[in-house]
Amino acid sequence: MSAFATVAAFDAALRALPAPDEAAIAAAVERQASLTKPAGSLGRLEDIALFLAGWQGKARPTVDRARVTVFAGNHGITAHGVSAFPPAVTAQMVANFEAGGAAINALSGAAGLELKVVALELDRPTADFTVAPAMSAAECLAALSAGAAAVDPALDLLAVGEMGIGNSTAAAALCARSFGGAARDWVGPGTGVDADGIARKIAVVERGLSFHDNTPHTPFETLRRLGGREIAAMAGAVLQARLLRIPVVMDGFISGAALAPLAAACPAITDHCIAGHVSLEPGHARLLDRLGLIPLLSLNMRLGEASGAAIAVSIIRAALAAHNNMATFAEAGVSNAP
Ligand SMILES: Cc1cc2ncn([C@H]3O[C@H](COP(=O)(O)O)[C@@H](O)[C@H]3O)c2cc1C
Ligand SMILES: O=C(O)c1cccnc1
Repeated sequence: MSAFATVAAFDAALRALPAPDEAAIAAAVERQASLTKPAGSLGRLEDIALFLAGWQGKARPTVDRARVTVFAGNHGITAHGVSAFPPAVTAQMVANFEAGGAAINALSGAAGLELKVVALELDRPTADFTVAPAMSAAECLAALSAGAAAVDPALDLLAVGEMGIGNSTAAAALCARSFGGAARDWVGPGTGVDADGIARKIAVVERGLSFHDNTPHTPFETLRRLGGREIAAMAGAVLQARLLRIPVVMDGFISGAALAPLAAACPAITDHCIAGHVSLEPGHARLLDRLGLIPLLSLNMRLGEASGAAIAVSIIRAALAAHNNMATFAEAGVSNAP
């Protein structure tokens, strides 16, 4: 049984987003107040501990069963010369992930994360969205469900990312349709196209937006018309994690864009999400603002693969180490502020 077998099931999930556990947050706030430090002195590390307490439903949250999942897919719009690299690189990089040689292998290892790679029909690129919907309804539901199926209910944290040559163009189109603005506001260099490449990307996004404009601007229709399999899978994984109250760490521009169509209709979809970093892709900062997310890190990265999300997990581990392992004023015999 796939999680999102019908559009109605997907829409119903979006309308039934669970809230965090307020009692667990209150207990975590109480613990924070008792720890041997001036109140608030650990800044966002304190916020992270409370955030995880709420979604995990425990005053002392954990990151023992954390996983990074990278979804991969191919894009028909690569025929328009929108990437600096050929589409064959998607499958080649999946092989590299499996062989352990990619940046995400090194970075997930450094962050103590299990890595799972989900390749979605790489030999069947999506359709060219300037002349057709990228995916049929069945294809989009299959990708959403593959994302949901990749979420192990036993996880205490999920980091998501992607690999898909051409997907920064699809991401720009999703953002423009979901949040408005011109194509040029959302298009950037991706893998590093030159000025002519940027102009081609803008033209492709503009043609896609106008071709699909006169169709329902629902989360599902936007995802299937302008998205990609790996993008829909990220959306399905984040939605499924929410239903399971598993907190999620997002990566860069493309992972964020996967949530844009959902957030345009249901802004609360990002409540269980942490933005791991802000990437150099120019649309990402604007997108995070629209998603209501403040990035944890800003490292001038522009890779994807969940690389920024993986690094952010080390900060999250530090936040929980402080929250769970520090002594209280009473335990340490330290005088609290009167
Ligand atoms: C070797 C290599 C490894 C990557 N890992 C992530 N991406 C990133 O680049 C792609 C998006 O950029 P564009 O839209 O310009 O194609 C995605 O696959 C993204 O994950 C990579 C790209 C390359 C070439
Ligand atoms: O922001 C990202 O994640 C990104 C930027 C450029 C290329 N690939 C991914």
